[in-house]
Amino acid sequence: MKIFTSAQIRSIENAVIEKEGVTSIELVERAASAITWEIMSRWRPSRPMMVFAGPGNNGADALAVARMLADEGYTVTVLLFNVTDRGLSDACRHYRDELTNVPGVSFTEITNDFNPPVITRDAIVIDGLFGSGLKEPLKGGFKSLVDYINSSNATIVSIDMPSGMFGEWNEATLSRDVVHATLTLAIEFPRLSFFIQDNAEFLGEWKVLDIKLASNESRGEQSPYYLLEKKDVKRILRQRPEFCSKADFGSMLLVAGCYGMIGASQMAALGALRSGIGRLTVHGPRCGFIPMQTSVPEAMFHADQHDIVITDISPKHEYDVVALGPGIGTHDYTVRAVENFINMSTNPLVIDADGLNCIAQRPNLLEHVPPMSVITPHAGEFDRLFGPHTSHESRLKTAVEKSAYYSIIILLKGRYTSVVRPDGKIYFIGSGCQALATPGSGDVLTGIVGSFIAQGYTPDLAAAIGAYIHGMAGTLAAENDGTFGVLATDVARNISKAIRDILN
Ligand SMILES: NC(=O)C1=CN([C@@H]2O[C@H](COP(=O)(O)OP(=O)(O)OC[C@H]3O[C@@H](n4cnc5c(N)ncnc54)[C@H](OP(=O)(O)O)[C@@H]3O)[C@@H](O)[C@H]2O)[C@@H](O)CC1
Ligand SMILES: Nc1ncnc2c1ncn2[C@@H]1O[C@H](COP(=O)(O)OP(=O)(O)O)[C@@H](O)[C@H]1O
Ligand SMILES: [K+]
Repeated sequence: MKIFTSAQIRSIENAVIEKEGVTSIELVERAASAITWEIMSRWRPSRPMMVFAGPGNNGADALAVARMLADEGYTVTVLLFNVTDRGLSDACRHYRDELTNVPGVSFTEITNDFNPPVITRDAIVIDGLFGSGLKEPLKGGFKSLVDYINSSNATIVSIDMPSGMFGEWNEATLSRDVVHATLTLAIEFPRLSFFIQDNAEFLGEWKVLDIKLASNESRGEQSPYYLLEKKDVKRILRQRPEFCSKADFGSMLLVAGCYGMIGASQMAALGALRSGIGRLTVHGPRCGFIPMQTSVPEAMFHADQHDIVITDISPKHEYDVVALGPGIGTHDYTVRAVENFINMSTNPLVIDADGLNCIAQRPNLLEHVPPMSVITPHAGEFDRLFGPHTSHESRLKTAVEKSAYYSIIILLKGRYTSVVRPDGKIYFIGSGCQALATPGSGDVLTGIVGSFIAQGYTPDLAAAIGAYIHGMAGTLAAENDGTFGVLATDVARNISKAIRDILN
């Protein structure tokens, strides 16, 4: 699913109005009925509804919802804030006029002074102050109003977006003068800002409501941001032909492990094998030989000359891909081995974990990472490579810049993993869940991404579908075991099931 900017959504909306002859009142009506249904499916008419409406079409949505809820027997208090110079939008005025004598609605239009009403704990606050038309961070009376709403203990439902939040970048809103919703009901499209962790506290749970706007107009519109869905992964994954052999599914060298972290080699190896690699060789220190050969007998093991750390990475054969880093530590010998290996590499690599920490000790080394390599940092590893960041948003912006500069793919891990391509395209992956926050989970991902590159997928797609399948495997593991205590090996065990589900 493409993720559009607020400006693009506005132009899609205008195109629908102009070309398809739909009026803006009809669009508000569609949005409001979808929102009303969602509210009715969650809360009974015994819950008091308190509607805060702004002067634009976000306010119009809120007023239309107020009328619909009143028609369904809810008690509704409406406060319309008509305090800006421009006055009300046409749709907002239309719904205001309609509301003035609807039974069950207590309506107040504020044009000047405002005495805040008591918001009881059982109230459902409907936040329709501002949506995609917000021009600058809230200040003055609206800032106080938002603080007031946030300080109540009520349930807050934001229409389209929490008021005060922007659809894209929110660096300017770090002052937190934004409605903190319990539930955000986005109209037709999710926004870029929904996928950035800094905004999670504003959004609460979020859901996209379909109002059938994703018409021809949106299909033709280009966007650099994309939410990867199951159907996309299905389209990308190739079915295996009946007449096939392991030679068709590529070979991978996994450089992983050191004394005390051989488990990382095991997790990454399982990730690669469970996602269908044809042949896997693990290179690690000699101490890894027995545990690897016993716990993952499907993988070959190539021992370093050193007992406890990796000192030399010189592949003895051709491999379709080399994945480097899980559990290798940052011993001087290993840093030197990583440096020498990267300097002589020409094909795309997958670099994770301590592989990245080794690079962080030799910053110029990034210049020599082969183009289209995939690096898979979590926030901490990312900051070690590229310097400290104070927000997830700024980290994502740096990822876009560094991906272009070094011509590499940056898979930035998190609740929504972002796969950033050098051309600025970002795939967001949301298939995972809390169960994945477990040691070794990232190692499994490294194995999966390497395995898909070896199987012939381009590194950007291997990273994107790899992250999707990894997330889904974690979610499947959580279906059995809950979100506490899923092991990375459980995630690995569910990879083949995830792939089967996707292909079916
Ligand atoms: N997408 C769709 O298809 C559909 C979208 N729909 C809905 O429309 C919403 C977008 O509506 P919108 O464009 O009218 O903008 P909205 O958010 O109501 O705000 C504009 C008003 O706020 C004011 N204002 C701005 N910043 C301000 C500030 N800092 N402080 C104070 N005031 C400020 C601004 O005043 P101005 O600056 O122009 O003078 C103007 O009066 C969208 O979120 C969704 O809910 C559905 O109805 C139908 C289908
Ligand atoms: N709350 C969460 N929701 C979804 N995915 C998560 C969550 N927490 C962690 N993950 C995923 O789990 C993996 C953790 O990787 P990483 O931090 O490298 O773990 P480790 O270093 O232990 O292997 C990443 O793919 C990340 O996206
Ligand atoms: K809102």
